Amino acid sequence: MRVIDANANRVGEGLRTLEETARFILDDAELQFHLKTLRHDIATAMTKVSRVDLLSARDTPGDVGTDATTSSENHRVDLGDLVAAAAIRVQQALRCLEEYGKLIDSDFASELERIRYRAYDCLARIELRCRRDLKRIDRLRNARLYALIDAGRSQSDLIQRIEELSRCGVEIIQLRDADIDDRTLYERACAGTRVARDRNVLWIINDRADIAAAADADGVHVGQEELPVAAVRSIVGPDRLIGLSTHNLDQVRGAVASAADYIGCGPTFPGKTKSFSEFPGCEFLKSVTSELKRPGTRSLPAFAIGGIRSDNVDQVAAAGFGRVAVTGAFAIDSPADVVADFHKQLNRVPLY
Ligand SMILES: Cc1ncc(COP(=O)(O)OP(=O)(O)O)c(N)n1
Ligand SMILES: Cc1ncsc1CCOP(=O)(O)O
Ligand SMILES: [Mg+2]
Repeated sequence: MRVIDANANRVGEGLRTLEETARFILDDAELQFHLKTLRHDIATAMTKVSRVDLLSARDTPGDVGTDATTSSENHRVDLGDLVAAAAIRVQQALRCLEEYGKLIDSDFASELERIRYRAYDCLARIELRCRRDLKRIDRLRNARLYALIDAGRSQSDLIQRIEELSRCGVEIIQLRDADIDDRTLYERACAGTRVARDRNVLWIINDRADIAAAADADGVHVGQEELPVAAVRSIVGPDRLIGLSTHNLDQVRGAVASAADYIGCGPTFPGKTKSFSEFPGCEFLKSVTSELKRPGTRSLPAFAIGGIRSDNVDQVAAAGFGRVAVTGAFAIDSPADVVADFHKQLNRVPLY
């Protein structure tokens, strides 16, 4: 009974900790609902064990384990660590309840086993969410493939596109659409945030720091004629990513000195998505590579952009770029084929 009592408390406390994370930090009503349902189902299962017996068996002053706190139990480095500790506690407590429950009532043990399996999925989801939220910069640094997409004909159209691209291996997706009203853009941005998070792809909003912040996107991309990076930072906060377009070395140096997290470099080749009168091209990419490799320069992930396709990406890789941002390439061939072609060339270039 003491084991059952301790582990029933442990699982309830752990789940409550996770619920608060889903509710107040992640603002995720669905995840909070799942965690709450688990907690209630455990409470219902616990009615098979007499509460009076449990409370009578409780002997906190006589518990030889209350002093056995390790120093790591009093220290959490970040939210991901905190959530992982709570999730592990929940999982272990459920197993203890199930095993010791077998000595009391086999139906109780079976019910706990079912709950434990349901919990696995939910616990993995919340832990991954928290680890991801804290590691945007790491995910950005490891990304090679960045797709720019419009808002689609409908919300479900947009969601399907994000799912397809992420399934094929695209790591960053930007919502770039100047042809829709703000309300629709905001709604599509919010829908994108949800699905991108689920699919572990970074979700960036073009031009609009306000919408990126309001829709809780991973970041915003701005050009040289839009809000300066410092002003964007004041809107989107310290954790969201900021990308800045660059077309010459002065602008690259400006980006290095700014609070930007990555740069887009181009246009490299002519394409159908946007027309330009000048193309800095691969010569510019080469000079960016040298600039960013200069000792003492802040390392800034750089994505080549503009008309990049399967049949010219080798020139981008030869200029020292292992990262590309594209629109048109994904409209021509199947995304899976494009990703495979791009990877073949880009993987030759080590990421910095
Ligand atoms: C990754 C990336 N690089 C460059 C751009 C171009 O931004 P900008 O120069 O502001 O032009 P518009 O996209 O706003 O037309 C980009 N969007 N993304
Ligand atoms: C937005 C933008 N900025 C520079 S090139 C470009 C368009 C990228 O699309 P594509 O890959 O089809 O040239
Ligand atoms: Mg812009």
